[in-house]
Amino acid sequence: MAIAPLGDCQHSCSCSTHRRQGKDVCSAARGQWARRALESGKHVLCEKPFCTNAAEARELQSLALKNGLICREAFHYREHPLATRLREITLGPPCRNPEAPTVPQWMAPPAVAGGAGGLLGQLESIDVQVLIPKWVFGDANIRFLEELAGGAMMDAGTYAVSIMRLLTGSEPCVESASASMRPGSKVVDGAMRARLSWDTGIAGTLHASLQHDGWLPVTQVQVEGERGSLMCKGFIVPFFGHSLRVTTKQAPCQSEGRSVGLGGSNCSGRSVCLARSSRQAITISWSVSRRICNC
Ligand SMILES: NC(=O)C1=CN([C@@H]2O[C@H](COP(=O)(O)OP(=O)(O)OC[C@H]3O[C@@H](n4cnc5c(N)ncnc54)[C@H](OP(=O)(O)O)[C@@H]3O)[C@@H](O)[C@H]2O)C=CC1
Ligand SMILES: O=C1OC[C@@H](O)[C@H](O)[C@H]1O
Repeated sequence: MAIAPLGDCQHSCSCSTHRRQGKDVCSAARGQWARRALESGKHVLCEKPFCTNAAEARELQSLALKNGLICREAFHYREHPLATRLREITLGPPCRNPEAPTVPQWMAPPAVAGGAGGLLGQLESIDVQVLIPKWVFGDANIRFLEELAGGAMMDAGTYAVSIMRLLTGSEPCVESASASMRPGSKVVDGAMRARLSWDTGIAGTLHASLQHDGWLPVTQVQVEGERGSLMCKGFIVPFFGHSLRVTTKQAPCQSEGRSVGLGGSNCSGRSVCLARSSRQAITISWSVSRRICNC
């Protein structure tokens, strides 16, 4: 089954030879094109964030569920072996479904529920930073446009929330959030800090920024558990290099590193993932809230 080429959304929505639709348009337009594709009976694999707010996310995932389709928000880092390893460390091995043996690990629920089945034991905290230096996008960029639902939380912040969902396997609540606004704007955030909590007792912090003062991006996640901790740097683009340090009471300071050029990620990985899951109808059966949580 073919995936429609990028570019002509109108054509790919109406085209009868493509059952899925691939596209990248600005964030604010994604929801409307995803809706049209789903109404045309197409699976959707969409750049993150796949829509602009919670109500739209619920509406699109309800439509996808009703039509027996997948509407997947594409986070390429999840298809990299590093993400698989991180989730295994925090949640333990996944439940294997003998009828779908090749399902990507992050789609399968952990064998031990409640976040206590991994090397770290019961999870206690997760802290994520996704900081993009301000020289990268300058002052004028599509990411800062209010009419396109711009802001740091909608860009860098989506990775932070995504990896929190991935490594805890569940949805957090926002305890507090504080934005630093773009100059001259009352609604577009240049940076966001938030405190989160999970009903399993995990506490989290998030810091997302598009106006980081450093020269290099910071994309790191730190997880503490009752039996140890992990620190991973470079989780968004691990194929450019990353580091992973796991410390447990049994084995202090295990370092696992990866260098440049591992591959196995980005768009091809995302498409393969959609193809597999679509064939096996795994995520088609997910509830609306699980589809939104995406883990
Ligand atoms: N997953 C990943 O690794 C990455 C994801 N992204 C995502 O892709 C998005 C686009 O990023 P990037 O490629 O740098 O952006 P671009 O500046 O290249 O713009 C992308 C699209 O937005 C359209 N656009 C630009 N300005 C407007 C406007 N004022 N109103 C409506 N549409 C507009 C452009 O249309 P036209 O061609 O007609 O000008 C183009 O189709 C990001 O916001 C991010 O969400 C980006 C980089 C990496
Ligand atoms: O998706 C993205 O990934 C890399 C970031 O630098 C960028 O802001 C974002 O759009």
